[in-house]
Amino acid sequence: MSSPVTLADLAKMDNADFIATVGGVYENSPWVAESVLNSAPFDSITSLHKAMKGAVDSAPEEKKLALINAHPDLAGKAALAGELTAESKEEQGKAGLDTLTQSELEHFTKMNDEYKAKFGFVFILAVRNATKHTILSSFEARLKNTRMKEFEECVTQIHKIAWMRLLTVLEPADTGFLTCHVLDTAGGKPADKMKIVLKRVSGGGKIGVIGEFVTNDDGRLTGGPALKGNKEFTVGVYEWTFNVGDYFAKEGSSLAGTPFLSNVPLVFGIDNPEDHYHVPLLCSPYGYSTYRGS
Ligand SMILES: NC(=O)N[C@H]1NC(=O)NC1=O
Repeated sequence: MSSPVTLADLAKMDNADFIATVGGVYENSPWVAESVLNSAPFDSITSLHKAMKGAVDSAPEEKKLALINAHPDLAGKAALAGELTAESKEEQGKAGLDTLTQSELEHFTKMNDEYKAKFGFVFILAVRNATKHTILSSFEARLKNTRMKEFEECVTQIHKIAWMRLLTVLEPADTGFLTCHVLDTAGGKPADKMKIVLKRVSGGGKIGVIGEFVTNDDGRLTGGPALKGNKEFTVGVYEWTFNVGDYFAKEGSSLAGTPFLSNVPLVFGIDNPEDHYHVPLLCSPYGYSTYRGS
C-alpha cells in the first residue's frame, strides 16, 4: 500500500487528484468527494469526514439508496468473481470472508438473499474489524428491524467504512494525545506515585510496552501526555496496567497479605487519532472503574 497522503499535500491537489485520492472512500461513489471540493482545504481527517458525511446525509433518498447499492455483498458474487474494489477486498479479507468454507459461503448467500428480499437493498456492515461470526449475528439481529431502521443503519455503517478508509489513505492531523488521571476513591484524593505501564496491543506502530509512568501529586502522569501527535498516537488497541496493589500498600490501606487488586489492566481503543483521549481510573482496594473523559 502506498504511504498516506498528508493533509498539506491534499490541500495542494487539483480537483482530479483530490478525487483520485479520496473519491473511493465512499464505495463507487466519487460524487461524495466531488461535493466537498468547495469546502477544501481540510485541516483534519475529522473535518473532511464531517463534510463528506454531511453531503451524504443531505442527499435525497434515491441517492442514498444508490449509495447503499453501490456496495458489493459481503462474500457475494463480486467477491467470488474477483471484482471487488481494492478497498472492499481488503476489508472483506480482514474479516476472513475470502477464506470461507463452502457451507459458510452458502450461509452468507442465504443471509444476503433473505436480507435483500426483505428490505430491497444490500446489507451493509463495516467489516474491517469484524469476524465472520459477528457478521452473521449482525445479519440475524438486523433482519428483525424495520426497513426504515435498516436504511438508516446502512448509511451509518457506510460512514464508518468511509472513516476507516480515510484513515488508511491520509495521515491524520498532529493534534491527538492521550492522558490519564488516577483517583483514589477510598481516600477521596488523587492517587500519587502510582506506577502505570502503557502497551500497544494492536494497530500502527510498535506493539508491546511503549511507556512507563508514575503519577504526580495530582494523580496525573508526570511529564504530560503519554502519547502525543500522529507518529505516536495511532489508531489501535492499547492497554494501561495500573499498579494499584503497591499504591494501596503504600497508603497502608491494604488489609490483606495478598491484596484483592494488584495490577489492574484497562484495554481501550483509539478510533480517532486526531482527538484527545482521556482514559482515567477510579479505584479503591476492592473495585475500579473508568470512562472516556476529556
Ligand atoms: N456489503 C458491505 O457491507 N460491504 C462493505 N462493508 C465493508 O466493510 N466493505 C464493503 O465493501
